[in-house]
Amino acid sequence: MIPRFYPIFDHPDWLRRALPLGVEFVQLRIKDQPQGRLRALLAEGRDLCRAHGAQMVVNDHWELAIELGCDWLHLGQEDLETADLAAIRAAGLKLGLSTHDEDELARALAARPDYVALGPVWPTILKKMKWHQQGVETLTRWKQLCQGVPLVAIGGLSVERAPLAFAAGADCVSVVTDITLNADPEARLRQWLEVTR
Ligand SMILES: Cc1ncc(COP(=O)(O)OP(=O)(O)O)c(N)n1
Ligand SMILES: Cc1ncsc1CCOP(=O)(O)O
Ligand SMILES: [Mg+2]
Repeated sequence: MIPRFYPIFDHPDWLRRALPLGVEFVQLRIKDQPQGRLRALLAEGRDLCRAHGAQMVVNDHWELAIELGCDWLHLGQEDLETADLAAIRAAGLKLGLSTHDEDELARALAARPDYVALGPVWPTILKKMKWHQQGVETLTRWKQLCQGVPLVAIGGLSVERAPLAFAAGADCVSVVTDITLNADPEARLRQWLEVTR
């Protein structure tokens, strides 16, 4: 099983703020950076997480995740088109996969992931998506279909909505802007840790 709380950040500076509070499982989702900068940021995140006994998930960049000896990788459906799953597994990486509909879920489960993420459960402002809102009832359906693979709820999560996601069947809740756009991210992180304890 994976931890119940899974924040996502775009820079290791956020890890410096979140890890001392007790965050144990976190994703670095870094877009649009040159390769050298990306490598340095991911290595920094890896070292920070190791120093705090936390697990870091690398988003997208599977070759760097292998090169840097990271522990976890998250891939979306488009990422799966080009990723070398055999090389990822041979490197000992644990793998999380995004899903949005039942075809994608079947494809994801065939890859034997360590979790599947369903999103957006609620509308998200982070990025434009083909899907508007899956709803908590989809979490309940996914839980039945997931064959025991841990289910991560993502998209529009908030401290207030997290209990609804768990009640519907999510094993873990993943979140970006409810923390990063909050006026007091540390206080919000403490609330998250409390509600996901
Ligand atoms: C936990 C989690 N779930 C979903 C995503 C989205 O992945 P993807 O569809 O590849 O989109 P990008 O994040 O790469 O824009 C995620 N990163 N983490
Ligand atoms: C990356 C991603 N994939 C599905 S929803 C989402 C964004 C989640 O961000 P937020 O928690 O701010 O809605
Ligand atoms: Mg991706």
